[in-house]
Amino acid sequence: MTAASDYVVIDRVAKTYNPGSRQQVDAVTATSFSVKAGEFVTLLGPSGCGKSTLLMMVAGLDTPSTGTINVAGQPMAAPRAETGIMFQDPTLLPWKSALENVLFPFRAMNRPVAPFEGRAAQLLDQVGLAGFHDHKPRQLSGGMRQRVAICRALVYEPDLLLMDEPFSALDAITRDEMNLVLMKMWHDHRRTALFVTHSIREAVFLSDRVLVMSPRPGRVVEDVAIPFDRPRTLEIGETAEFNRICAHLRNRISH
Ligand SMILES: Nc1ncnc2c1ncn2[C@@H]1O[C@H](COP(=O)(O)OP(=O)(O)OP(=O)(O)O)[C@@H](O)[C@H]1O
Repeated sequence: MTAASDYVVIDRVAKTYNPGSRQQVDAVTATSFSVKAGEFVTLLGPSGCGKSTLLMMVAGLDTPSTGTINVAGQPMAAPRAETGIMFQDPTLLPWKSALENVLFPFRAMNRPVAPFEGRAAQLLDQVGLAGFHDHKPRQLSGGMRQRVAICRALVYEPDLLLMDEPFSALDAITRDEMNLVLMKMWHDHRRTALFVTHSIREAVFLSDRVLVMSPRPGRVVEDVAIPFDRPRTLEIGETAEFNRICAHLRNRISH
């Protein structure tokens, strides 16, 4: 039974790669969870437990071996234009400016770009890149490139934002900054979000709920509500409550 406001519903989904061959890998074992409209939910678990596999299936870029995925009330059959995706590598086009990179999804969908230039420019301003619209990726730092990727994921106003460890290649200070930028953008634009990370502190800082996965074959073994009010500041990371939740999650992952 799922609630009416459940936006993403994963129902007994399992994934086996190369079934029946010597390379068979049981990546995800039957697991169920849901994400409500407007919620920020993180999948947290050890390396190789199937987090990316689950995210790719929600994106429609991979298919479950068994079980079903529903997004916005529809069974997931193919990638949706309404889903925005961010990966660890921002994969910007090196010969295009920051603004042109943000607008690239419209070109990829053969849609006119001009009506969206204002929105793309506004997004770049919102993430602190006001003076950098015409810069090429090589003229931007790693954190700035991920800011461009956030704008690109948001430019066509997706209803669902999927993020696979988008900040794991960044240094700790830039990563904190990016968490703040992402929180602000998510707060301003309120998309349903599913995020994947190894970082316990990042998961707790960003999320409404953290879903803890078991080692491979992965499944969700605990659903932890994160009680902090929004907007959040980095200072919550110094509170006893924050550290108590992190300790609980660390303990849960290692057992
Ligand atoms: N296309 C594929 N073909 C075969 N095996 C795969 C494929 N994709 C993933 N796997 C395997 O499935 C398992 C889960 O991988 P997945 O990338 O989903 O884990 P993860 O939790 O995201 O890992 P990490 O945190 O290290 O990125 C791994 O053992 C991986 O080798």
